[in-house]
Amino acid sequence: MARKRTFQGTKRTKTSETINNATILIMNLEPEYREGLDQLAAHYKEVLALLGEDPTREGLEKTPMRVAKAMQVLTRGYTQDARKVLTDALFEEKYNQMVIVKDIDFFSMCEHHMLPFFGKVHVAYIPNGYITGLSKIARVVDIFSHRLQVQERMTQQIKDCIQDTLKPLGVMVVVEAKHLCMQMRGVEKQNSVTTTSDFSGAFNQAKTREEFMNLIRPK
Ligand SMILES: Nc1nc2c(ncn2[C@@H]2O[C@H](COP(=O)(O)OP(=O)(O)OP(=O)(O)O)[C@@H](O)[C@H]2O)c(=O)[nH]1
Ligand SMILES: [Zn+2]
Repeated sequence: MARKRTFQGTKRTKTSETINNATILIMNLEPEYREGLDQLAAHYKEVLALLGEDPTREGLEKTPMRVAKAMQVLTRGYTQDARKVLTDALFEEKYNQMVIVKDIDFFSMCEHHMLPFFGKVHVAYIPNGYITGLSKIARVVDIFSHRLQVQERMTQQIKDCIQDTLKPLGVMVVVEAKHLCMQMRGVEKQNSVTTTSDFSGAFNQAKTREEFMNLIRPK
């Protein structure tokens, strides 16, 4: 039976249990899953068999559904609107110096191998009458990284989203990442880090980019 639930984040339902006269509130942190979950699990069951495993053995019995749920979480960005996250949290403010949110951790999956790539995103923007909540920048990173990606496109999408909604004097995004498809398989290089960047407006000036790069450089 298909589950008609859309993934919007974590579903918090409260139940309570009494142990030694103390009532303990239990938060169920099970996320809500999207349509297609059961079909996805059925396909993963076939994948297990094709890989030479016995999907009916005890340890693997629940694995297809676990993987299906994990994959829906890792691709939840398809159902989330990054632009709305920012437009819902615009605050009028005269501040027009650089705002930097650095070291935003992210995990994504490369669209070629569906293996993780992960690292940090650094974002800077120069407001033009409006600022946004700092957490919203991290939420935008979260939404674009929870899709099948290439690092270059993810970098550009984060930049475009901030540019189109906040309309700042400029925005710059730098992404540093390690790709498991280069570490675990293929060329098997363990220490290479890929850096991508994209910028607009005031960041076309080398000295503005330099100021940002100096501020995000590890001390
Ligand atoms: N530009 C870019 N390339 C990526 C990214 N993630 C993975 N790749 C690369 O995508 C390429 C896919 O190349 P193919 O030759 O089609 O695939 P492949 O035979 O599995 O390549 P190898 O990884 O070299 O074994 C590889 O070079 C990967 O390193 C990314 O985010 N950006
Ligand atoms: Zn890859």
